[in-house]
Amino acid sequence: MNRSSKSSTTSSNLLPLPPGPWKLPLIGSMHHLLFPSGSLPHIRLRDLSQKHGPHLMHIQLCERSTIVASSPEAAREIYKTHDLNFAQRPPSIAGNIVTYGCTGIALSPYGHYWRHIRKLCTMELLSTKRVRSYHSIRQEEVLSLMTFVARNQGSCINLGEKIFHLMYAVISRASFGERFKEQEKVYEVVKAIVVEAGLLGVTDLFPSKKWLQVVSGERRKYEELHRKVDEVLDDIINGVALKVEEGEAEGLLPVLLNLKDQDDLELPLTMDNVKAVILVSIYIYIYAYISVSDIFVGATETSSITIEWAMSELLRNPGAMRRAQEEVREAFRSKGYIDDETSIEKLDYLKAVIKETLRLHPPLPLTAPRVARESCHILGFHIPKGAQVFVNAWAIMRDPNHWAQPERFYPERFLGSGIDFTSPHFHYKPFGSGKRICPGMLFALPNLEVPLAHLLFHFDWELPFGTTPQNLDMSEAFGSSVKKKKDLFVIPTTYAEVPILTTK
Ligand code: HEM
Repeated sequence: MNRSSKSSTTSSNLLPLPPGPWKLPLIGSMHHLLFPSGSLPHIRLRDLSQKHGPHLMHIQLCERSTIVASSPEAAREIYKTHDLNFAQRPPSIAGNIVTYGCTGIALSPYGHYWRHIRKLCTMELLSTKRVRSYHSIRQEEVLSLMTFVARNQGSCINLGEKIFHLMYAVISRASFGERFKEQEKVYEVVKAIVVEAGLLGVTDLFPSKKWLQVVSGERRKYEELHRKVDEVLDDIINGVALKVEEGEAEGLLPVLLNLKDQDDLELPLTMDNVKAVILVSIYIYIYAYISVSDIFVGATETSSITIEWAMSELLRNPGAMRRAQEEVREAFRSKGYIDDETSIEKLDYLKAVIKETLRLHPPLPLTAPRVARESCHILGFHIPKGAQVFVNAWAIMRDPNHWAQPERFYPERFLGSGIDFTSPHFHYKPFGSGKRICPGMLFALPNLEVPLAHLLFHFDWELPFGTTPQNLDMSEAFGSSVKKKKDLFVIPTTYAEVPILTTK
């Protein structure tokens, strides 16, 4: 047994590795993550870091040398000082097989191709201009949800599930130009990705043992999953291709299909590239799907989960609920309804509620892993080439050295603070930072703000019988994302009539 809780110096470098927990042969420090069982990885890593390396910790996960950054100082080094060196994602067998050789944005290696598709998606789906252009889609879908809620006032409804359907519609229409009819097929494949590819495979923990891919059955499992994903994407593409020919399609996919046929592109796109890129949209379903299922490749959570957490926190904190409702009701009282996203953007308290929700419940608590492309030195430690790096955003955003009463839901802390998602405050980075910062941020924010504003404007909310603000279950489900373990059930009462939907 190698009891190396102190920093160890590598032979090739004078600086030591960051300190970390003791190791066993073969599995390294993996057992520290597995026990006590049921402990969530971001919480376990925070506890281990507090003991071994409050800024940087080295933890050997089987063959994978892993660095965990748990302070704003360490996050700054990774996201800013050494951004280029950490602009890479670690390889994963599931990602490689399921996502067409890692040719989507999230898993694609840093380089020319990644820059190209990221720029393309940013321009065609995720830019401010594009996001604004989805206003009418969002308005229609949000009103449709409000109509459902109004019809069910006085009854207990599963809010998270309803918001998931809303997100599905908005994202599907923005990406494919229409709501993909066979929702069930998408759900099925998303569920398969989430469940089958969600866990870190044994093969990923022992990358040098290629034979494990076959012996463990993981290769076959992922190939089967890839086949299913490919079928669904073919169905979606065939449906949209017809509209593209007729010149009446809008959205990211039609743009990509048009680009695919152009020979003069700097970087020609193949059909597999198009599919890998469009999988981004499927990932968004995954973000949304998490409420009812499990995780995908250490990713994430969704707009719908964030709204569910926000509503849960507001219900537990009646003062904050009142203030948020008063603000939105005051802003739209004269009209009697909300039709203007620009005015929503001016609701400071609502924005603070969302920031505070993402502080306490970041969808990706460990953010998405990075890899050191070259060895480097950080805060007096040696970071070896190839080490995977996690920034424990969850731990940093609850660090009492940087936040007063960190466990308290207190949106007021953001008012006038100047702390924003992209401001240079490395103790608040729910969307990551640097070259690989979440490109979906501009898209995600109105998808959070607009439904939340409507829910607060039109309805008063109560918890079902037997549930009180004090005993509302806020526990998190197991996985590398922070999702609510139990769905939020609520009883709405209409405060302001929902306008009748005129278009559909
Ligand atoms: C509340 C909503 C969301 C949160 C909190 C969130 C958070 C994150 C975080 C922390 C990362 C890793 C960033 C890093 O490594 O520094 C990430 C990456 C990413 N996110 Fe999001 N995300 C959200 C919604 C979305 C949406 C709606 C999209 C839709 C396109 C999206 C697409 C992506 C992609 C493609 C990446 C990988 C980027 C790359 O590797 O270049 N995200 N997200």
